[in-house]
Amino acid sequence: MNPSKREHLDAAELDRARSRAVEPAELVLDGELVDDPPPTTGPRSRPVRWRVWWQRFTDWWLRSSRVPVSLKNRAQARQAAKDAVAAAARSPWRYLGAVVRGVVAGVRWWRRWVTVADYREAAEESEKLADKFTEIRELTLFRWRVTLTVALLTLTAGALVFLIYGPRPLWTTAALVSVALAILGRRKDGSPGRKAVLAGPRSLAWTMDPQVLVDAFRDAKLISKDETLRLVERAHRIGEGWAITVDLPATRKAADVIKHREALASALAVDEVQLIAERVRGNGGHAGRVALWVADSDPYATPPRRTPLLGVERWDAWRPVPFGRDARDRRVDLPLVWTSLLVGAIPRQGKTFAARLAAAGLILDPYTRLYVADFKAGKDWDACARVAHRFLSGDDPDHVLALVAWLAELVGEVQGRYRRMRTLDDTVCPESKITPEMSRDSTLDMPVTAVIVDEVQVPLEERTPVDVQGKRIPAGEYVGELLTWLAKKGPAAGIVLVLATQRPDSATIPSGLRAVLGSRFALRVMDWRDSNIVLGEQMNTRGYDASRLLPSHKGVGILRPDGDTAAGADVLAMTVRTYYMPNEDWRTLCERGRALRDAAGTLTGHAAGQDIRPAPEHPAVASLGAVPTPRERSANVPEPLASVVAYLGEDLDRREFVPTAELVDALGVEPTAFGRQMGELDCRSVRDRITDADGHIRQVRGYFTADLRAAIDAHRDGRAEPCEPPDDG
Ligand SMILES: Nc1ncnc2c1ncn2[C@@H]1O[C@H](COP(=O)(O)OP(=O)(O)OP(=O)(O)O)[C@@H](O)[C@H]1O
Repeated sequence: MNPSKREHLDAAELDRARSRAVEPAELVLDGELVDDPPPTTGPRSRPVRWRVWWQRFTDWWLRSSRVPVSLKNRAQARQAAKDAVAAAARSPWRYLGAVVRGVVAGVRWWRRWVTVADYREAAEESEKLADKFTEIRELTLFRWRVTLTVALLTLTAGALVFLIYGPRPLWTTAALVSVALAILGRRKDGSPGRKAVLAGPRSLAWTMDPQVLVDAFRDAKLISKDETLRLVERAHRIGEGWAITVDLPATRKAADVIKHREALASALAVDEVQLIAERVRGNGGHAGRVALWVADSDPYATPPRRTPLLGVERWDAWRPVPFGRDARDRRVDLPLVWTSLLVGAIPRQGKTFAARLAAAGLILDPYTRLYVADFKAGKDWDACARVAHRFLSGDDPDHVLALVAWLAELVGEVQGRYRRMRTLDDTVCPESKITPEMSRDSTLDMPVTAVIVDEVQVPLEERTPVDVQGKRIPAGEYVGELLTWLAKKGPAAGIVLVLATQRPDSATIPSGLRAVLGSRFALRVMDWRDSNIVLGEQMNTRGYDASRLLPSHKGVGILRPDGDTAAGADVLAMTVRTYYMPNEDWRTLCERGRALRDAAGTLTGHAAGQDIRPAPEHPAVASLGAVPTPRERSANVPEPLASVVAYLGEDLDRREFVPTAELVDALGVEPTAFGRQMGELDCRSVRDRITDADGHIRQVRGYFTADLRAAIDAHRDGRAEPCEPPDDG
């Protein structure tokens, strides 16, 4: 250590010793009130003012709509310069084209004039052609004479000028005439006869001439003939395609452009997979602003990409999982925790691959527990048996019963989690939802638990009867109820459902189940109805129809995510090509997941070699007595109370009060009879105050759910007085 540094340290030691000898006092703030305004003049304030002024100017420059976009950033400027050079290089051809069009237009005009076409048409329309024939013929001959005279005079004058002054004045005249013809032949809105009947290829012409884009919008009937577009951002290159942003006329909506994307693609002469139309939302956008991107070629014709998860050692299940890429090659990640996923497609389109991608992110998180049921019974899922807490592969009734037992076990688990969450401190569990910290805390035992069922239609269609609360019902029906319950209640408790099906029809997947699955991914399906079943009602009318995807585009589907994606929370759905994850990559990831679990000490159940074959009586199902699924709740309960239970579902526990008007509306019953029948079942309506959607407090008649629950329990347990049959007499 050098001497000066030592001296410095000694002095510091001394100071510290002194300060230890002194009684610590409270913090004293030393200062004075300053009343004077800060100096506004003087040499130091000048650069500050200049900087403020410059900042304002740059802000204005970047925001102003008067400053061309090409002067706002370098990439745009470069693009504009390239456009200018291209335009300059093309200008001689464009001029020549305009002159030729001008000649054609001139000749057409002269022919109509010389044949007195307008007069002739008028006479034809009024059926007086015979009367006017002589007149028209005379006029035609006269105009021919005028034409010949003018032609002769022009030739004579030209020859004289040539003899007296040489060729120069003739060239000058020809140049002037060509300018006049070019003006006559310039492309102008709505000018009939100036467009070539067979316009050449339309594709990409719009990138040079926005008028072509306007025409395409008109042809696709997205704007009318007398409306036009406003260019927000001129065409520029993004990735392997051209992007352009336009504002529609005030009466038009961007959502309609998305809806009629196919018509626009046709008008632009590109395949619809090449055209991406998106609304520009948020601060820089509005309901009439559309961003278009047109790929140079089929964006899905290139070889697929491998999943980026191969390059990571581990993943956090709470982070959206890398799922695929859109046509513009933007990465699309899929959030999974707190939601669930339904994948639907006809066979061999990439369903299993898509479900495995979602699972891969969860496998690489050692704190995630996996239940994997492979009813495809192939080898696609085998590798994950080494990480899964529960695993089965097969399509026999036994396998379905095993799934029933798992689901019942999970229902009990979810209930237990909610019970335990209620007792936890607010700092650990701020809401009735698990948090990342809770999911990793082994003492709480609430890991993120993924339930992955491939070919879920197999268990849903199983007819083997199972005993539920003394009733025998088909196993498939019960699986549907349990999955619906888990999809509703499970996400907040850390349960993630991933269901894949090759039969996305309404008869197979109960509508109640579909309604509660948050994220949907539809690969190619047979028709728009199946597409809507996976993606949601009316999605085809909003421009999302998975039956239009091409068979050759394996792994390409429409994703309707639940929650934010990189494309933004406002994006309703998008076309995505999933990452390609062949078996060998899948096995690598599963092995990595096993090693991570080994190290973290979280290898359990099937993967840890524990015997998990469900008992034949699947006692877990019996323990469902505490699980009030609507079916169990309404057992032995007479109508209309049973319908009320079915309608309210979870709300029976969540809400305090239900207005009579709502029940009458939902059940479609006659109000007086409904009130009387409910009264007979010991459910009397009362008046209570409710806050309506507008925030107004109103007094309405209705039922306390506590009263409904008490009546339901009494009827279910047979404690209720049998009701008198209604008196018909
Ligand atoms: N993202 C992708 N890119 C390219 N090819 C893919 C992609 N995803 C899947 N495929 C191809 O599609 C084929 C079918 O995939 P997968 O087995 O997932 O289909 P499936 O819909 O589950 O079929 P099935 O209904 O018969 O179970 C795979 O063999 C694979 O080669």
